Amino acid sequence: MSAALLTPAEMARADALTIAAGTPGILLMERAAAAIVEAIEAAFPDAVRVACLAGPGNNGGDAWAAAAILQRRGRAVAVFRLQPPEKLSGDAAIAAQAFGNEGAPLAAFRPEAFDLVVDGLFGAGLSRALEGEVAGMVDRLNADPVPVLSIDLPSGISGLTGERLGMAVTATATVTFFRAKPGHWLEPGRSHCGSVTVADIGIAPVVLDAIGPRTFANEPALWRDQLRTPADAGHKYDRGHAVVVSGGAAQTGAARLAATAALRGGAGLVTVLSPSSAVLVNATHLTAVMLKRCDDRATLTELLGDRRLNALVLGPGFGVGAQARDYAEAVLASEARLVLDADGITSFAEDPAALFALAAQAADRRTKGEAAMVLTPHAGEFKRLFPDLAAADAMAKPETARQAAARARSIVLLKGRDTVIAAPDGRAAINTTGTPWLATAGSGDVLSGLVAAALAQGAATFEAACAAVWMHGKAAEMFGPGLIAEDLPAMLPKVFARLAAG
Ligand SMILES: NC(=O)C1=CN([C@@H]2O[C@H](COP(=O)(O)OP(=O)(O)OC[C@H]3O[C@@H](n4cnc5c(N)ncnc54)[C@H](OP(=O)(O)O)[C@@H]3O)[C@@H](O)[C@H]2O)[C@H](O)CC1
Ligand SMILES: [K+]
Repeated sequence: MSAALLTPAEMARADALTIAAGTPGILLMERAAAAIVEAIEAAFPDAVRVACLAGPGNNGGDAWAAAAILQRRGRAVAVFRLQPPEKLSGDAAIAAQAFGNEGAPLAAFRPEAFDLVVDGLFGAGLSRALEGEVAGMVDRLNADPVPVLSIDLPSGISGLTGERLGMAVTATATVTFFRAKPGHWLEPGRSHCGSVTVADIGIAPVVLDAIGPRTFANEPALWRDQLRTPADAGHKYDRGHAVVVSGGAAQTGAARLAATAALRGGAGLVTVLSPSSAVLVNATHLTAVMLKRCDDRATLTELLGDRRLNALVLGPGFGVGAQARDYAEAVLASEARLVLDADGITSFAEDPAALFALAAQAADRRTKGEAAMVLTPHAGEFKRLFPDLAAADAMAKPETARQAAARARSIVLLKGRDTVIAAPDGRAAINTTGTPWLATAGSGDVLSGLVAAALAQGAATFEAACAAVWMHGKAAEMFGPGLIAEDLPAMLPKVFARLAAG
C-alpha cells in the first residue's frame, strides 16, 4: 500500500499507534530530522549558511532537531523561531533544548543572508490562514531566490486539501514522513512542494491496517496487474471490443480520437458506430478501427446483444439531447460498461437522478455490484450532475468525487490539473502524471478512449479509470511541449514500454 496517502488526522493516528507501540515521539522527531538533513546533503550539498525557521509545534521541533544535526556537521546554522524555546512543549521543547542556543525571533530573519532555508513553521497542525508577521515573512521568503526545503508540507498548505490557507511557502523540495498526504498531490499544494521525498522514520506499515486509508496516489501499483498485454491474451478478442458512438457529419473527430486511443490503449478491436449522415466521413478516416451504421436505439441494443462488445464511449461530439439519454439507457441495460463523457453527461443535466438510477440497476446486475459506468466530467460538467457537491468548495476534491461516486453508483473521474478518480466504495486516487499541455481540444476524448480500452481488457472499473488517467498524463509528459490531442495515442507504445520497464 505504498501508494496510500494519509490525511493529517490519519498521520497523527499513525504517529500515535507507533508511540503507543513503544517508539518515543522524540525518536520519531530525531528520525524526521535525520531524513531532512539527508535530503539537504543530497540536494543542497554546498549550502553553508542555513536558516531553520521553527514554528510553535512539532513541525518546529523537526526544524530545531535538524538544526542541531546540521550544526554538528559544520554548517553555519541559525534558528529563527516564532516562540522562544521556553514556550515550547513536548518533543519540540526537547529538540529546542538540544540545539544549544535559543535562536532569534522570526522577525530578525533575512532570506538574503542564507544559502538555504528550512521551513519548519507549520505542517500537519496548520489550522488557519497564515497572518501577521508570519505572512509577511513568507511573502519575503517567496520573493527571494534562496532555495527552501519544507518540512512535511510547505507552511500554509493544507495537508488534507492542498489548498493555500491565506498564503504559503513555495518550496524547492519537501520532505514528508511515512506516507505522502493528499495536499502533496492536490493543487495548488502540489505546485508549492517542489520535489517531494517520503522518508521512512520507522513507522511500521502495519498501522495502515488499523487506519484503513481510502485515498491513494494514482501509481501503476494500483492497477498494473489489471491490464493485459498481447502476451497474456491469446488473441484480439481476449482484449475486448471497444465501441465509440460518433456524432453527426460535422462532429466526427471526437469519436475518432476516442476510437484511436482505445485501439492504441490496448482494446483488441474497436468499432465506431456512426449515424448514416456521417458514415462516409468516418469511412474516409478509419482503417484498423471498424465502422458500423447506427441511427437508433433499437440498432444499438441489437449490436450490444453481441457481448463481445464490452465497453462503449458515449458523448464526445455526440450532441446533447434525448438520443444521448436513450443510448445511455440502452448501454446500461446491456452487459457492456459505459464511459459517459461530454455531451453524454450534459444530456442528463436536467435529471441526474435518472442516470444514477440506470447506473445503479446496471451495477446491481454485476458481480459484487461493481460500477458499470465511468463518468468523466471536467469541473463544468461535474457541476451539471452534482451542483450541490460542486458548490461545497470547502470539501477536499477526493471527498467531493467520493460522494459523487456513491450517489451515482459509478466511477467518477473528476478531471482537472489534479484529476481525482473515485469509486462508490470510497476509494479515491489522485493522479500523479500530466502536463498543462493536456488542456487542449480533444484531450478528453482521448482519455475516454483509454478508459474504454482498459474496460475492454476486463480491468475492474475503478482500476481501468485510474490506469487510463495515468497513461494519458504520462503520454503528455513523454511528448512534451506543443502537444495536441492527436499526438497522444501515438505516445502509448512508449507509455507501455515505461510500464513494462517497471
Ligand atoms: N510521523 C510524523 O509525521 C511526525 C511528524 N512530526 C512533525 O509534527 C508536525 C505536526 O506537529 P503539530 O504540533 O501537530 O502541528 P504544527 O507544528 O504543524 O503546528 C503547530 C501549531 O501551530 C498552530 N497554528 C496552526 N495554524 C496556525 C497559523 N496559521 N498561525 C499560527 N499558528 C498556527 C496550531 O496551534 P493552535 O493552538 O494555535 O491552533 C498548531 O498546533 C508534522 O507536520 C511533522 O513535521 C514529528 O515531529 C515527527 C513525526
Ligand atoms: K513546514
